[in-house]
Amino acid sequence: MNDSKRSPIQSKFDEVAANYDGQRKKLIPCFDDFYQIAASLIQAEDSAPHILDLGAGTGLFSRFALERYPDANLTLIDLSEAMLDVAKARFGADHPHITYIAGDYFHYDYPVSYDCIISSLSIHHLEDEEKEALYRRVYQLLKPGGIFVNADQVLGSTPYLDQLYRSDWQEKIERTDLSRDALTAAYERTKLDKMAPLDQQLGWLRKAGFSDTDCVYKYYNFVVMYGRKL
Ligand SMILES: C[S@@+](CC[C@H](N)C(=O)[O-])C[C@H]1O[C@@H](n2cnc3c(N)ncnc32)[C@H](O)[C@@H]1O
Repeated sequence: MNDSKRSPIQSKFDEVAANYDGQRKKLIPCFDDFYQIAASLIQAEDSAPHILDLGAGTGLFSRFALERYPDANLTLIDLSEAMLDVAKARFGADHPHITYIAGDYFHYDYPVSYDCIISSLSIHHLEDEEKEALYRRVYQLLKPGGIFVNADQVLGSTPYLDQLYRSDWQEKIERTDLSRDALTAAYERTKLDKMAPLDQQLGWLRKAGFSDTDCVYKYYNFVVMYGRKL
């Protein structure tokens, strides 16, 4: 796509797509627990549930979902075609049960409803009003009994805590063998972050109608939020 038509988020993730997977364990100090606990919350009665991954990128979270439900009908939506190309290489572009959508999940007109809607490290790119509206939309898109798992980064609830979280992350990633260029690009990407506090987001989930909302996992500002539609 013509550069002038790409949003800053799309451009940044198009740029990093080829190296994205190799860097994730180094950029997310709690990588294994974060994704594994988030994935353990994906539960459906149907052995072939319909699962929607919002901001799926290269399919990291989707991979965990497929491990739990190998027959799942999975839909991956992302702004960045380059990120989705990595997902296509991972799962197969012609996989009979996987649909790839290059588009904006906030505005997309979804034709079906889902048993599980999942998202990892993406919703913090939305403005706060959009996050709240998206939670309402997710609730509407879920079937009764459906679940929402949002593994994401949040803003510290005070400036002191937020700074503590940021400096911990920076210290840890500076100790990895990531190149200076990769670190600089990661710091640049954080300029696109619009994180909101955890309590506020749990409140938005409850207001949207979700039951049993909780933060099931937390490591500094990496959290796994959960809610159920009764
Ligand atoms: C940090 S990556 C996370 C990718 C993947 N979920 C993971 O856990 O590795 C954030 C992804 O969200 C996508 N994204 C951000 N806002 C989006 C939107 N409004 N619609 C679709 N994708 C979006 C970006 O293009 C990017 O691929």
